[in-house]
Order: sequence, then structure tokens, then C-alpha cells
Amino acid sequence: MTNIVEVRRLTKTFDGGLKALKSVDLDIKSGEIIALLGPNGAGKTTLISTICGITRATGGTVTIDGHDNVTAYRAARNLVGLVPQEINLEPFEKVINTVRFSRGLFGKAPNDAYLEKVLKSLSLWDKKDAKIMTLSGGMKRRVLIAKALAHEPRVLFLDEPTAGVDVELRKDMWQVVAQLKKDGVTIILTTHYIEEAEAIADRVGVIAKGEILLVENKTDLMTRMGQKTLKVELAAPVKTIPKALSKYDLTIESDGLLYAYDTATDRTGITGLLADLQKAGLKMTDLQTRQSSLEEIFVSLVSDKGVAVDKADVA
Ligand SMILES: Nc1ncnc2c1ncn2[C@@H]1O[C@H](COP(=O)(O)OP(=O)(O)OP(=O)(O)O)[C@@H](O)[C@H]1O
Repeated sequence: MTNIVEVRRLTKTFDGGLKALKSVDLDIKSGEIIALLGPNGAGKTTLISTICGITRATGGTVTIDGHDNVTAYRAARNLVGLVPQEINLEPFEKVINTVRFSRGLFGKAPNDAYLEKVLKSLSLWDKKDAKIMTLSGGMKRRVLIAKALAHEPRVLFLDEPTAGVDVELRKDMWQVVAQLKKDGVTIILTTHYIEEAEAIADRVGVIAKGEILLVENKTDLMTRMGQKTLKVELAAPVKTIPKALSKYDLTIESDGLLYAYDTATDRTGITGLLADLQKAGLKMTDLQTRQSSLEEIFVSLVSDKGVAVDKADVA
């Protein structure tokens, strides 16, 4: 798959010295959905607004389909649509005029047939003559997407598209994003919601303190989530693993043993392990299983960076 966006050693230092991006490298593949996860202040918004050319980088380069976003700003900017976090719409304007105006800003010839298709795909067609102020919050968010799509961009950036929206609306938004992907639009979204990344992204990037810590295929992360451990508490803990148990992936704990196994396989090996523990004369006092989740991977990656992550960050 070709890269539609290439970010190389991108840095952004704000006046006052805050380093919001520290030499970020990122490739975005044509046609994919990539979710950027990170706690508050990680640099997600700065990254996408710098890629779009709205915030000026302090160093490094960004190309959009080969166009440098500084030296060929117009060509690069025409290829991207940005859905901001905040609703910044003109309250007295009609929906249709809002999207027509956006299209005009990019110097595109009027094309009401295209705008009709966009509004229909976002279930906004019956609201085309409604004033923005009469719309619900969810509809306004969809108008923001329509606005960002008005000039037919190939890459769409969505900055926390579902922050503060209810579960039902969040799922509607996921469907909209899935449909856009089918229409060939490449999508980059930022989110605090791990569940959102799991539901819709092809790849997940984790960002903290202005650095990309990981970019990985979602299914690979899921496989990692398939790792489970079984804790076997023993009446008399052991110092070495008995020979009879050497074929199992065991680790010694102060009060027993930890057995790591893969939930994706048919046989976990637990039945055999329990029988062999008994045969080896080890008396069990308790058993517990636990599963590592994407949330744990995220929290441990981010806290390794010295960032405190509270529950609200990984809802
Ligand atoms: N215009 C600005 N001037 C100075 N500092 C800024 C400016 N914009 C952002 N920052 C700082 O840059 C850092 C990254 O902010 P950014 O908004 O990119 O984070 P984020 O990951 O999008 O956070 P959130 O999830 O809260 O939206 C933060 O420390 C923020 O305070």
C-alpha cells in the first residue's frame, strides 16, 4: 500500500518553549483508518493541525501525496479535510450554504450533486435548509464532517470526533467513518477512547509527550490482548520449577506460579498443567486468570514515559 501522508522528524516548539512534537515520524497508508491514542496534552491536535499545515512546524517535513505542506501548501491543503474538536459553525447559516461556502473557499467549482451525496451519506439531506442553530449537537458534528468533505479531500482528519457524544451517536459516527473508508477516503482520527480505536481503526498509534510510542496493526494488538495468565497460588511456594513442569511456560512468584497462555489457540494447556501440578505433589490454594488488554498496553506504554494516566483518559 502506498503512503498518502509522510511525516518526517516533525517538531513543534511553541513560543514559551513547550515542545509539543519531538521528531515525529509517521506514514499513513492510502485508504486506511488510523487512530491516534494519547492522554490529554500528548500532542494529538498539534500533530494533525501541523500535518494539515494550519500550525507551522518548527522542524521536519510533511508530504501529502508527494506535495510538501509548506513549499506546495495549496496542493497539499486541497487534499486534506480537517474536522476540528470544537464546533465552530455560523449559527444563523443554513446547512447547505455552510458546505457550499467551504467548497468555495478551496476554489472548487460549485457541485451541488456532490454536496447532496455528502449530506445524504451523513443523514443531513433533510436538514439542508435548516439553520445550524436548530440542529442537535450530533447533527452539528456531522455538519463539521460535511464541511470538511465539501472540497473532495482524499485524506480526512477527525480530531476527537466522538468526545462527549453518547454511545448511540458514537456508533453512528463509526458507521459514517466506515462508509467514508469504503468511498476511498483515508482517515486519521484522534481519540481518548480505546474502544473506538478497537472498533474502527486498521492501525493504532500511541502518542505521549509529543512522541509516537507505537504504531501497530490493530489485529496484532488484539493478538497481544489474547495473552492471558493463570496465577496458581501454592500452599508451599517453590524456588525452582519442578522438572515435571518444565514443558509449561511458568514463572515463579513469591506465593506460587504464573502460567502464560494464548487464548487464540484451541488448547490452553490448563487441564494438563493442573493435573501435572498435582502429580508433582504441589498443593494449590487458589487460581486466578487475568488478561492483558489494549488498555493495559496503552497505560504501561504511556506511564513508562512518565505520564500519569487517569481512567478518564482511557475510557
Ligand atoms: N497555541 C499553543 N501555545 C502553547 N502551547 C500549546 C498551544 N497549543 C497546544 N499547546 C500545548 O501543547 C501540548 C500538546 O497539546 P495538544 O492540544 O496537541 O494535545 P492533545 O493530545 O490534542 O490533547 P487533548 O487530548 O487534551 O486534546 C499541550 O501541552 C498544550 O498545552
